[in-house]
Amino acid sequence: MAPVKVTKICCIGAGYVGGPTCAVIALKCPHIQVTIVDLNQARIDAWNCPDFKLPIYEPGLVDVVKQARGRNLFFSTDVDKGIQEADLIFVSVNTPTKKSGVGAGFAADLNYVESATRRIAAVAQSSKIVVEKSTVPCRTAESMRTILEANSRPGTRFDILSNPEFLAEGTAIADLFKPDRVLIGSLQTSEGKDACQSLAEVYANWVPTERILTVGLWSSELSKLAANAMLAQRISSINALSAICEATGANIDEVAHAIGFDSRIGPKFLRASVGFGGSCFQKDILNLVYLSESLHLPQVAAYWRQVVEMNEYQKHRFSKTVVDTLFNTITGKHIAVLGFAFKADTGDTRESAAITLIRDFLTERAYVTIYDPQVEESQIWLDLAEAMPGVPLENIKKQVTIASSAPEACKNKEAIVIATEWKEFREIDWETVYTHMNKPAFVFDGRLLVDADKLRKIGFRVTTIGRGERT
Ligand SMILES: NC(=O)C1=CN([C@@H]2O[C@H](COP(=O)(O)OP(=O)(O)OC[C@H]3O[C@@H](n4cnc5c(N)ncnc54)[C@H](O)[C@@H]3O)[C@@H](O)[C@H]2O)C=CC1
Ligand SMILES: O=C(O)[C@H]1O[C@H](OP(=O)(O)OP(=O)(O)OC[C@H]2O[C@@H](n3ccc(=O)[nH]c3=O)[C@H](O)[C@@H]2O)[C@H](O)[C@@H](O)[C@@H]1O
Repeated sequence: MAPVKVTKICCIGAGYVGGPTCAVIALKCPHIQVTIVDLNQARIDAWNCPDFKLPIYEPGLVDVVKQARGRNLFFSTDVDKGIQEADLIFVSVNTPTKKSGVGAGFAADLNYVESATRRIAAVAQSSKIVVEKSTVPCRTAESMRTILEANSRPGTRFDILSNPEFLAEGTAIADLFKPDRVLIGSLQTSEGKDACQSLAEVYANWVPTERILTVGLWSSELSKLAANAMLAQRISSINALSAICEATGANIDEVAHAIGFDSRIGPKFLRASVGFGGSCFQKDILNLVYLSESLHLPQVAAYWRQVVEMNEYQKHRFSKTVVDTLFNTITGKHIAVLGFAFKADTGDTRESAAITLIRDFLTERAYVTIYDPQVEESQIWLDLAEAMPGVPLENIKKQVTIASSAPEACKNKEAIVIATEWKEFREIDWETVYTHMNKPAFVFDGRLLVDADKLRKIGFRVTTIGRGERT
C-alpha cells in the first residue's frame, strides 16, 4: 500500500493548539481542505467572527486566518461531518490534570481524548489516519487504537500517529512557520510508516525535510513530556539560583549570562522569574511523576516533582519578599499588580504566577489593583474565584479592582508588582507614576523587566528577583 495523499483534514478541538496549528496548515497547504471542529459553539462563533475577534490572542494569527478562512479553512460545530469528510484527523482536545479519582492531582484526564476517539469510531465511514496532537501519557495511542479497531467497519482501517505540538503561546505563529522540528511517531509496521509518510508530506509543504523527525509511537509521546519537563527544569534551576543570588549579592542576570555562554548550556530559557505558569509545564511534569510512580520508579518521580515544588516555592518566596519589604505587613495596603497573563503576548491565564501572588496578597488582607493589556475582566474574576474557593466573589471584589491602564493601576498605591513581562511596562512613564504614588513607593520586579537603577534615581525602592541589592 502506498501512503495516502491527504486532501481533507479535520481537527477536533479549536483551542490554543488546534486553532493556530491547523490555520497554519491551511495557509501553507492551499490544496488541502482543513476543518476545525469543536463542541463549544461560542468558541467556533468567535473563530468565524466577521471582524476577526478570535477566541485567542496570538500575534500574527489574525493575518493567517484572514488569508485562509473561507478558502480552505473552516470552523464548525458539526464534529461528525468533519470526521466523515476527512482522511486525516488531528485530536487536539484538552488533557488537564485529573481532579478526582485514581491519580487525582497528577494523572492526565483522558476523558476528552477518549470521547473524541469514540466519536471518530462511531461515525467514520472510511479509513482514517488519526493523529494524537494533544499531549498525552506514554502509550495513549494504544488505547485509542483499541477503541478504533474494535469499532472499524469492514474495509476501513485506522492508523494512529503521535504528532505532539511544541509551539509556545505568544510566539505560536512564528513557531509553526519555522519549527525547530516536527515530530511524528508511528508504529514501525509498513502501514504505520505509510501513515507517517502521509503526514510528513503535509508538513513538507513548508518545513524542511531534515526537520521532520520520525520515531516510534511511544518515543514520540514521551518526547513531548520530556521536552516540557526539561524546559521547566531549566526555569526551576535558574529560579533556585535566583534565591542564592538574593542572599549573597550575586546578580542572576550575570550568572545566567555567564553560564549561557557555555555552548553546552546555551543562553535560552534562563530568565529568572516569579515562577513559570501556563497550561502545560506543571500538568505535564505531574503526568511524568505519575507515570514514574506507576512504573515503580519513586526516585525518578521525586526528581521531577521537585521541579514543580521549586516553582511553588519561588512564587510564595516572592510574595513573602513583598510582605517583608513593606515593613512586614500588607494588611490594608494598596498594591498594583501589572500583568495577569502567564507570560507576555498572550491572554492566557492558566496557572499564571500572578494568580498565586494575588491570592497571597488577598489572604494578607491587602487591596489589589490589576492591569493586564490582554486578559478579559471576566477571566480575572473567574480565576480569582477559582483560586479562593469558599470566598464569595463579592468579598473578593471588595479587595480587588481592575484598571484599564498601568498608570491608572499604580495611582495612590504603596507598591507595584510586575508579574508579567509585557513590553509596555518597560515603557511606562515612571516619573509620572512616581508622583502619583504613596511614599515610600516600592516596585517589585518579578520579571527582570525594568531598569532598576533608573527607577531608583526617580525615588522608587526597587526589589528585583535574583538581585542581591535592594534600596
Ligand atoms: N496551549 C499550548 O500552548 C499547548 C498545548 N498543548 C497540548 O494540546 C492540547 C490542547 O491544548 P489547548 O489547545 O491549550 O486546549 P484548549 O482547552 O484551548 O482547547 C481544547 C478544545 O477542545 C475542545 N474539545 C474537548 N473535547 C472535545 C470533543 N470531544 N469534541 C470536540 N471538541 C472537544 C474544547 O471545547 C476546547 O475548545 C493539550 O493536550 C495540551 O497539553 C501542546 C502544546 C502547546
Ligand atoms: O506544551 C506546551 O504547552 C508548551 O509549553 C511551553 O510553552 P508556553 O507554556 O506557551 O510558554 P513558555 O515560553 O515555555 O513559558 C512558560 C512559562 O515559563 C516562564 N519562563 C519562560 C522562560 C524563561 O526563561 N523563564 C520563565 O520564567 C514564562 O514566563 C511562562 O510563565 C513550551 O515552551 C512549548 O514548547 C510547549 O509546546
